[in-house]
Amino acid sequence: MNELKMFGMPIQFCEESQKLVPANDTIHYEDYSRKYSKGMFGLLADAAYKVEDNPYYDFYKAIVEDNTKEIFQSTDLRYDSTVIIEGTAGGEYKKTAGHFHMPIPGQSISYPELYQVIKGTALFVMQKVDDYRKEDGSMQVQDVILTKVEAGESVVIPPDYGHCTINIGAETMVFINLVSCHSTNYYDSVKRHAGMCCYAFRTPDGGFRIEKNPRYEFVCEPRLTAPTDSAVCGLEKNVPVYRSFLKDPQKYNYLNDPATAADAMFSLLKTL
Ligand SMILES: O=P(O)(O)OC[C@H]1O[C@](O)(CO)[C@@H](O)[C@@H]1O
Repeated sequence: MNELKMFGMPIQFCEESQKLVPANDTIHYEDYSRKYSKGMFGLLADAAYKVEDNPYYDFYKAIVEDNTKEIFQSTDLRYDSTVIIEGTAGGEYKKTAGHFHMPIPGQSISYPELYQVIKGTALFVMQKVDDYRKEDGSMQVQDVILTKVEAGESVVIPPDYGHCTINIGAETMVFINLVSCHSTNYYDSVKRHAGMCCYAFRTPDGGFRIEKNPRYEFVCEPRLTAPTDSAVCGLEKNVPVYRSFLKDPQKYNYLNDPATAADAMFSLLKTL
């Protein structure tokens, strides 16, 4: 068992089962599910990939300790974790399905989302398109950001950016997210385009190579950004987001009311 220090609560990772194991019975989650390659058909670069039972990722929804439940309820935020199993399918690194967030009721923008990598190495793909609910024709990519994130580092997905997370390391990767309980996901357009606008393939030396998804129309090139600390967004390298949140829950109000931190969120996304 490996202690996951960045989790912020006593949770271990079991290499054998590839599962999260709470160290005591005060820790609970609302739901658990595992996705296999079959559930990723139609989202992979290799449309001919037919293995159905390659494990992709586990999702643990709304993880709380008994004594933090009320804080989460009073802030309308949720703390989840995703575990992406190491490996590839058709040479493409394993990833989450990818989605956009629906607009906040009464506003024209959607909820942002904060992620922190707990173990391993992730590549976050964030894409802004002309119309993410387009039902015909290609979505036009107006901005696409690729951010490599190591354990202890964090990123914020800004409002209106579709996103997915890719495990580009040689080990199973664990990350957490903090997100508004009111945020709902929209998948249809990503499915219609066979995934997000960029795929990441493993190279012979264990690195990664990006390929643009030809189903999208690009008016920009993918750009790279690096994770950055932010006092406004509550990001501090090697400090568990969970601990920072418990210390000052109000700081994360921007996840429900993004206009209050728009400048800070976008200043994190400076091209390298
Ligand atoms: O719904 P998808 O695209 O499979 O992705 C799952 C991801 O979405 C979240 O559930 C929350 O937005 C993440 O925790 C998780 O990584």
